[in-house]
Amino acid sequence: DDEKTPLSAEVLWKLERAGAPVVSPDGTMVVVPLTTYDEDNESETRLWLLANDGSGAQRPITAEGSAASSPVFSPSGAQLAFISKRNEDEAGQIYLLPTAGPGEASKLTDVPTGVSGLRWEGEYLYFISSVWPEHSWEEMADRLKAEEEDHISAFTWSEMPYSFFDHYLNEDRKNHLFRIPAAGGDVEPVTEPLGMAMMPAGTGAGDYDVSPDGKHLAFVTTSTPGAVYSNGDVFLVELGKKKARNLTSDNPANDYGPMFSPDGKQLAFARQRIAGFYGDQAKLMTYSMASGDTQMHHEDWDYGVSGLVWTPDSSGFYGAIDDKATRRVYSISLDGNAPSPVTKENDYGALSIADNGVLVAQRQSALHPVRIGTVDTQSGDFNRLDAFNDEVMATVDAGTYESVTYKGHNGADIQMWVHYPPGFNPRKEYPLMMLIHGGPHGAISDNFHYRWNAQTFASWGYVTAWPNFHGSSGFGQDFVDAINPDWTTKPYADVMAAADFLAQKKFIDEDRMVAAGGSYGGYLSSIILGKENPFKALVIHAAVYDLYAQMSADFAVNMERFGPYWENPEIYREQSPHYYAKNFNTPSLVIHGQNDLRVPVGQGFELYRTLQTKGVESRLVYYPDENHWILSRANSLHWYGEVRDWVSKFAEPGGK
Ligand SMILES: CSCC[C@H](NC(C)=O)C(=O)N[C@@H](C)C(=O)N[C@@H](CO)C(=O)O
Repeated sequence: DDEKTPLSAEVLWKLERAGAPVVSPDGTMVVVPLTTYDEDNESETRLWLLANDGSGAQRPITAEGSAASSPVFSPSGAQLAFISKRNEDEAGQIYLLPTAGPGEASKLTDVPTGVSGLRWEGEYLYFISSVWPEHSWEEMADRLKAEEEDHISAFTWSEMPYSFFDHYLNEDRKNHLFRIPAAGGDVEPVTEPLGMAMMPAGTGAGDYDVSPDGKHLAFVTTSTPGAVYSNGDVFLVELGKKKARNLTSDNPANDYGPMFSPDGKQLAFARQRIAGFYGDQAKLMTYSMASGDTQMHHEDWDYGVSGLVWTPDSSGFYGAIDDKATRRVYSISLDGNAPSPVTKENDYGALSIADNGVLVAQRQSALHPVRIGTVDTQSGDFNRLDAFNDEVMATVDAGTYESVTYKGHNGADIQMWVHYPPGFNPRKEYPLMMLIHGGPHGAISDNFHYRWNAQTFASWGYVTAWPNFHGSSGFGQDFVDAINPDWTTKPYADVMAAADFLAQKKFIDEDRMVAAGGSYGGYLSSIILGKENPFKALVIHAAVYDLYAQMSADFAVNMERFGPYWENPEIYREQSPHYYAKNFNTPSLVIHGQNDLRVPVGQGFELYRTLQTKGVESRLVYYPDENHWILSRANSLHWYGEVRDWVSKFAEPGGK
């Protein structure tokens, strides 16, 4: 279509990104945070109200220029609470807004350390704040000011953890739960009197729940505070009492996501069973509040539970389940019947359910960003409520894509997404851009990726391929765990087989094949660099290059499960890309961000220096202000530009 332009990095940054929707208790209103980006590298999130009454009405309900997040409805639906930092606020505070019509938001809290993890339970708003225990709010405000003025930037630690993904943690501060009456009043500490903090990092509203009668609190925290390896457990306490009980002390791996049933009789949570293995498929558990019995459900169902919401009658759940390269809504009952899929194609997530059973979700595909709508739980039909991005997407010729299956390592079936450029002509030969996903225990699903947008790469004039190699999630527990502790053999074989499979297609030019991957995908790209490969060039982003060094980094690869290098050095030696440097000869673009604490930046520099030492054509792109992911608009546009220039240099784009 002449009038349309292909998907591009510039278009990606024009799109508005819809967050997790929240449906009102009566199912008639949906509130969704919507983030927009401008050309000055600034972003803004406002809350939008979508009507679920067939009218298609939608409007922003928070002010322009004031970021807003974490919306929660009051139990009656008459009010909405959210977190915002506006006017004189030094940190995010709770604001309240009537839902009946236009009105001014009023501020509820003045917590110097800020609020997060908001929930509205009965008369109270509960929130998390990272505080200095046993200090008054005034003392904390003074301390924050003193820290700002003393010009000392040092952190000190005597225990773990010291960092979380892209920032360092202040060991003196702890995450605690508080509550405040929604009608106004004093903030009350909830977890401090228990002498227990919540998880030291990454904790949020999904890590606690209050029973419908307001009497009990269930929350997740580590049962090994200060330790290198944490074991998240679910604790239960009667509010007002001083001692919480660990409900999951018998399990050495993580238990998380506590959720009381609407009738208050059961507490559900998710359980992994293998300590130190984040890819372990989580099982659904319930704890009976009456008998104290804990039960595992659907033990033989070869899927992990995620994104659960209770049905209003407390008989079961809907969940957003990783299912063979799509994320589908499933109905999961507690009556012994097997879970059943509700939706068909595309990815669903961020489920929210009303008291009358109206189910709201995000839906996205590889060709369109997140949309918000209701899911018919009988037919699986999606009724869209928003019109976000329609104008922009109407100008885009998005190309096509399909799911294919090929034979990988040892003849196993491997699923792969293949994208074709707009105007693809199968009688021409195209270059191939092989994409290698991270994790490794994740999957490339039917969703709209902003950082690695396969259709954007395709639109440059490449056929792109995303194989879900051994280790990917959603294909069963055995498949996910098939690459442990040997991270190399099967995924390498699967990627080579994918290249081979596509090279045999008439529309692929096998002399124009490149590969690119980030994180674990960067690790596997570095492995490919040291082995025989058909690629003319590689893009190696946030790569693990020296597995020994990575073993002691933030994501201490396999250490907890398979033992450290001083006990089992052979596991790591065989699989470290740096041991194969002798063979490096494929031109490589190395990319790394300074604030990447998941795969520390030294790994990228070491790889680049080695390539230069060996005289292999290479280029290093270093972002001093980015983390494991390139998140700002300007840097992301730069990233796409660098990647495009590099792959174009070695594999000319377009059909010939
Ligand atoms: C091998 S060290 C850590 C790798 C990291 N794994 C985890 C559990 O954090 C990883 O691969 N993360 C991916 C989710 C990731 O960052 N993927 C890249 C590329 O697919 C991304 O940009 O999302």
